[in-house]
Amino acid sequence: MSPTVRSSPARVLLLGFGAIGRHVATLLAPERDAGRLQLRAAERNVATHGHRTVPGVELVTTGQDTGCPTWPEALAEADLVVECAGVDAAGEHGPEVIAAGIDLVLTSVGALADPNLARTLLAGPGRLWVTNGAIGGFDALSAAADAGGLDSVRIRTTKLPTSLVRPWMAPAEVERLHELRPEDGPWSVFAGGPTEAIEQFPANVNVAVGLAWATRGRPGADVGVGGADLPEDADLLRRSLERVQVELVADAAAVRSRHEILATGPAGRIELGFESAPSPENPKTSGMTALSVTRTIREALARRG
Ligand SMILES: NC(=O)C1=CN([C@@H]2O[C@H](COP(=O)(O)OP(=O)(O)OC[C@H]3O[C@@H](n4cnc5c(N)ncnc54)[C@H](O)[C@@H]3O)[C@@H](O)[C@H]2O)C=CC1
Ligand SMILES: O=C([O-])CC(=O)C(=O)O
Repeated sequence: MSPTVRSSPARVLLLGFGAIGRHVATLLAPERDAGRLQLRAAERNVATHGHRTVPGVELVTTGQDTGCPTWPEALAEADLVVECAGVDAAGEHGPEVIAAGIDLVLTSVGALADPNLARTLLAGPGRLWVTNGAIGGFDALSAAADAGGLDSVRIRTTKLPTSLVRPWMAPAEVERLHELRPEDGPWSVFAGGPTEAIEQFPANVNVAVGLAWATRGRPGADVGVGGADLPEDADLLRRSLERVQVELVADAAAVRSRHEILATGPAGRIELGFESAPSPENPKTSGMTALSVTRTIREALARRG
């Protein structure tokens, strides 16, 4: 049988057009210029977002704007949706994408820490694509976890102190984060599990939930081994979230965000470190994330044929 040649461009809809969304739009220029991909991007308030457009990308509203396509209209015409708007937006719009039978690339992987939402997003008929985001090495970590070879999985994320300020913090904590100097050294602001971590720092520790996803352990699932007895992904993830330990550190000397992973067990000892260049659009976000998301988009589109 001859391979299918797709004549019409793939219609990709970004949910969120901030630092990651705009970087992804730039990275997809080869496909866009070749007429193989059409890109739309949804924002809540297109009117105020207008000055941050990217040529060739049509803006869509999830809010009340007039004079541009609405989210339901754009969703009805999309082949692939790419969430890069935040954990709340993933929860608000992700389920309708999956329920419509459209594949969804998830950047705010922290959304999967909510067990009900995880179950909904994994239920189909649309397929969920979980991006690696700012970290990786998941081939080795998943291989070890699939074989039951990991007892302990840890991640330590280090960021500039001001990027960790959150509205719920006491004034003294906010002040300390603002006043931390490089010579003060690192200050641990959180230690615990990914679920609690993402509740408190939804824009900083998606990587921790991504690590739990990668190490959930699914022996033989991809090749059909295990049959009906194989636990579902959502159950495996719930257990994996209990195993991963997270530390979030503020360090005024950390010019680049740093993620250090240590996984140990019968499979051995895996130590990984990531220090990404900052996003060209937002220095608080690792530039690596948009690179990973772009790769996931290309993989999802290639699977469509
Ligand atoms: N998996 C990973 O390694 C990483 C994941 N992330 C996730 O990606 C998200 C986006 O990151 P950035 O682009 O740096 O943030 P950003 O704040 O620059 O951009 C987010 C954009 O989404 C828009 N938005 C929010 N809710 C929306 C809604 N309901 N409808 C339409 N638009 C909406 C905002 O207006 C904003 O323009 C983060 O909040 C985080 O959850 C970020 C970094 C790494
Ligand atoms: O961009 C990064 O370094 C990682 C990040 O914020 C997240 O995982 O939420």
